[in-house]
Amino acid sequence: MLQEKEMKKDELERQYSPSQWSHRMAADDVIKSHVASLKEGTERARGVAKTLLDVPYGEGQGEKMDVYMPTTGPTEGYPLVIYIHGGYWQFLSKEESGFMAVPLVQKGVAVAAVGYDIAPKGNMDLMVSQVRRSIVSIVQQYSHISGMYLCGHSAGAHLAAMVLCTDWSQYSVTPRIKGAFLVSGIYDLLPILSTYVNEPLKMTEEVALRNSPSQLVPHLKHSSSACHIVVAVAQNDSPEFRKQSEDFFKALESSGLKVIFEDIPDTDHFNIIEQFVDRDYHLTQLLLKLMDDS
Ligand SMILES: N[C@@H](CC(=O)c1ccccc1NC=O)C(=O)O
Repeated sequence: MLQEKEMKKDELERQYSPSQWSHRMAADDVIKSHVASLKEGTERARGVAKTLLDVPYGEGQGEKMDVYMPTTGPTEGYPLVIYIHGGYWQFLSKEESGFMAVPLVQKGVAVAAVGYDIAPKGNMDLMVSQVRRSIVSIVQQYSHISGMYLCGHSAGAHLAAMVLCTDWSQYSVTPRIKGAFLVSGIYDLLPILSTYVNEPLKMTEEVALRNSPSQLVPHLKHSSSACHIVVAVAQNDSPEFRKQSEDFFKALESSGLKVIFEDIPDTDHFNIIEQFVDRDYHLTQLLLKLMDDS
């Protein structure tokens, strides 16, 4: 019995180790390459765009965002994409999260890369509260934008989904998010409770439940019924990661939300987001199209 439980934990940990599923590189190499790629893209973005770095959205030291301004188009009435980085709520930061501004600022789109307090400094409730407050602050500071779009990767897709579930009556404004790209996300936190991912997070079952978008679909429907949602997953994400996206997509679709599922061929958990640095990438094009249409 104990052995069976141990086996199950091992398999769960493998399923929730994205680096072990890449067909491109060994596990350690794919993570190193991921961080290098995001950094390089962010440096490029800081070279091409006019930037507002470390803009506070709250009182906390980690409550800051980087804004990348469009290099063409009108000075008012441009769309803004808010990017929420991944890294299992314990790695990465806004410092390597500006890469998607490279193609977008050249198309007249602004990008805000939101920072939040990763574990062990931050816990799940705080991170969710921080990304929600960052959106409120953007609405207050950037009233001249034409529309707000969200994009999150991995743990950042989870946080973006939690933003869509927000009961804004508790806040000073009601943000209208026109579109959301949820890329290789986790929407049900229960399976990770018993894995290494939860070691720095220290979530209890109660915390995992109240922060699982899969449990909050009626809230999402109430707060974000007009939002165009894209649930994207990598062909070479693990079966568990793929199931997380498929199940969440189906739940959103069944509740009548405007949602599409994008299964991206020849990608893994890492390059599915890295490639947003390219103008011709399918998901970059889809994002630009969504901004044109909505
Ligand atoms: N143990 C995880 C590590 C991981 O997910 C990760 C590590 C560093 C930076 C980003 C990561 N994940 C997703 O963005 C893995 O196996 O991929």
